[in-house]
Amino acid sequence: MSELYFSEIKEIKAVLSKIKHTQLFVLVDNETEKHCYSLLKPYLGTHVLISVPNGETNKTLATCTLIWEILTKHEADRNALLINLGGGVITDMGGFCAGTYKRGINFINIPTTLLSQVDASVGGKTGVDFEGYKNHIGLFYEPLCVMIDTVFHHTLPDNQLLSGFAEMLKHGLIADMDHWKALKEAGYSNINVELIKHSVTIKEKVVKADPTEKGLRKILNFGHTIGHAIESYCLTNQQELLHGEAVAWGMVAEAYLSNKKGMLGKSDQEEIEEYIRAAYKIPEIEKTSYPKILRLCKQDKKNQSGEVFMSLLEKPGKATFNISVDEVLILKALDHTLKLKF
Ligand SMILES: NC(=O)c1ccc[n+]([C@@H]2O[C@H](COP(=O)([O-])OP(=O)(O)OC[C@H]3O[C@@H](n4cnc5c(N)ncnc54)[C@H](O)[C@@H]3O)[C@@H](O)[C@H]2O)c1
Ligand SMILES: O=C(O)C(=O)C[C@@H](O)[C@H](O)[C@H](O)COP(=O)(O)O
Ligand SMILES: [Zn+2]
Repeated sequence: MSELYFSEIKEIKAVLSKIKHTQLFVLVDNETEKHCYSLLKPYLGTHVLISVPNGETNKTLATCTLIWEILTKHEADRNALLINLGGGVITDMGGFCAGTYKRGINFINIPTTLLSQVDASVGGKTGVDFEGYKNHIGLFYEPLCVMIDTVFHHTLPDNQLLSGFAEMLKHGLIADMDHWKALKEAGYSNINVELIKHSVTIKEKVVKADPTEKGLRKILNFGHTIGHAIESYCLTNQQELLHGEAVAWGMVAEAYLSNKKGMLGKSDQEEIEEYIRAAYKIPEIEKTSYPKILRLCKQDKKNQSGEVFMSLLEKPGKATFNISVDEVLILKALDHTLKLKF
């Protein structure tokens, strides 16, 4: 597992002095270059800045090519070190580029969104989207360390905080009922370092038990079979829906399925649903889009032999995985979630 530092960004100087490296590269997107790079730069020595366009639509092999080209142009060797300074798009894509360049160079994650601090920067899932499918090409490749500093929240828009908050709610729902309750009480605008640490600890514990998602790690994917499908669909439709927002609606759908499968009690399902409905804006999806959404669900990485397998809830604070869900039930869950008539 990577080393985790909950500290001020200036600590990077001490961290770098302990890591042997020949060259230093810093990956940003245009937004983190604008808002975050100046907070880090004073503590770095000589380095090369790699700046790529921001957003999920740029989490692609084409952007990786730009990154690999700059590493190559600067003759980066295997002891070069990459710092990923950004949200989940940058930590996922930068980690993937690091893992594949000359078969692997070291990297450090400095997550700058709430979502990347509590989830994306930790646990070694790296990758990019491909042909409209989320994280379709990727590697398990761990950063040397992750440095978490909430100073970056000051420039984060509200919808980005809400997006990260959804993954925190997920951590509570799958593994810790008290965390779920504490988050509901706090609300997304009162997230503090303790709550962030708690979420990261939940994720870390699961990843440590099953780093390459052979079994238990699948619980971290609760809300994602339908969430990723909705996210990918909205990307094709130019409808802005952030990853965490899509996961929130995925959790509503999958909580419904957990109940239909005879696991999650009705009142618990309703409590989850009411909370999310009050906090997140609902995506606009027509019934005519269902075939596309089903096709997206069928590409989920947890599936086996053409069957859709989901991670569902037994109760708030306890999840299970490898539950087969048929098409009819998925369609009912979509109707229920999007409030359409079947
Ligand atoms: N690897 C994993 O385990 C994992 C877990 C969860 C999500 N993800 C992935 O993470 C991605 C979503 O990450 P995200 O929500 O961080 O999105 P993101 O990386 O697109 O960042 C959101 C936006 O905020 C900007 N930004 C970043 N930090 C900022 C700051 N401090 N101030 C102002 N603007 C800032 C970015 O430039 C971007 O425009 C998705 O691709 C998702 O699939 C991966
Ligand atoms: O770390 C994990 O494992 C997760 O599933 C965390 C998710 O929040 C994250 O969105 C992840 O990138 C999804 O992975 P994928 O395998 O479904 O692409
Ligand atoms: Zn996620």
